[in-house]
Amino acid sequence: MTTQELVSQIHKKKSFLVVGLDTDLDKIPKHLLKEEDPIFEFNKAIIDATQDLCVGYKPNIAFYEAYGLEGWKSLEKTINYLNDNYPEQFTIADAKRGDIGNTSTRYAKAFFETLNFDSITIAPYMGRDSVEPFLAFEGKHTIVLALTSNKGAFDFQTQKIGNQEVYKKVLETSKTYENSDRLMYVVGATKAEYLTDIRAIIPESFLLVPGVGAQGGSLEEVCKYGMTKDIGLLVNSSRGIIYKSQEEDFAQAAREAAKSMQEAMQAILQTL
Ligand SMILES: O=C(O)c1cc(=O)[nH]c(=O)n1[C@@H]1O[C@H](COP(=O)(O)O)[C@@H](O)[C@H]1O
Repeated sequence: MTTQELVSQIHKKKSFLVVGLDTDLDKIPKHLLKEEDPIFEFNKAIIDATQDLCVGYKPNIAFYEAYGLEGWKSLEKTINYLNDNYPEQFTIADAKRGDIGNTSTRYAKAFFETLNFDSITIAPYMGRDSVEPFLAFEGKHTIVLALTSNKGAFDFQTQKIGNQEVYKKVLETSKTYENSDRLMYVVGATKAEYLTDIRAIIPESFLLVPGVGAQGGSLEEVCKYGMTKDIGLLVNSSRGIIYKSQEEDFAQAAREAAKSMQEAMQAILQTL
């Protein structure tokens, strides 16, 4: 999917919501556990109930890997279901990969070709030759961790190399990578006060912003400091949407949670 197609979807749906599919067998409704593939059945119901309110889905790969081969099958069925039924959805493999060049190329092949995701999250710690193999894939997007939502972000990301913080160095250096127009960045909603500085370095790039809802980040703050003329934001919520109910009405409850986020986004978009 091109960035322009993503921007069109945002305007059409009046939403820049991404629903996180962090699907955990201990948290999904008990009645689904008797299904042959409870994870897929849960995801399918959540997707069908929310797809008109969001522009993307982000399965976090850990939640699938945790169940071994069965989990990978559920992941594959989920991405195929999205691509077959809702091809306008922007799909994010939240895998946080990155390795020496030839290994990164295999990760890229796994998520961009074999599973056919539109994008993947990447840890930039290993530098240029670990990120550029992902950027070589035309029509795909590589989402680099810049300033994450967790407390540990202060261990390294906000520390200085010389007189520049590491997260700023990541933003500036990655702009020099080949095919850097295929980059997006992760900035946690809990770090909204850093967005002005971030936008000074990357004025146009799309940001994936997790951390609203369960982690306490504010949608309004993120939009105030992070929005661009093409919106430039994908705001993710996982637990705050998918686990609103553990009963038979779980999909409807997820829809209501997604609807209230979409309405808040629509209200913000109307003020532009
Ligand atoms: O890359 C991510 O998506 C990510 C980066 C970050 O800084 N913080 C963060 O929470 N995430 C992911 O975003 C999701 C947040 O989930 P909730 O807190 O349940 O909305 C999880 O899948 C996290 O792994």
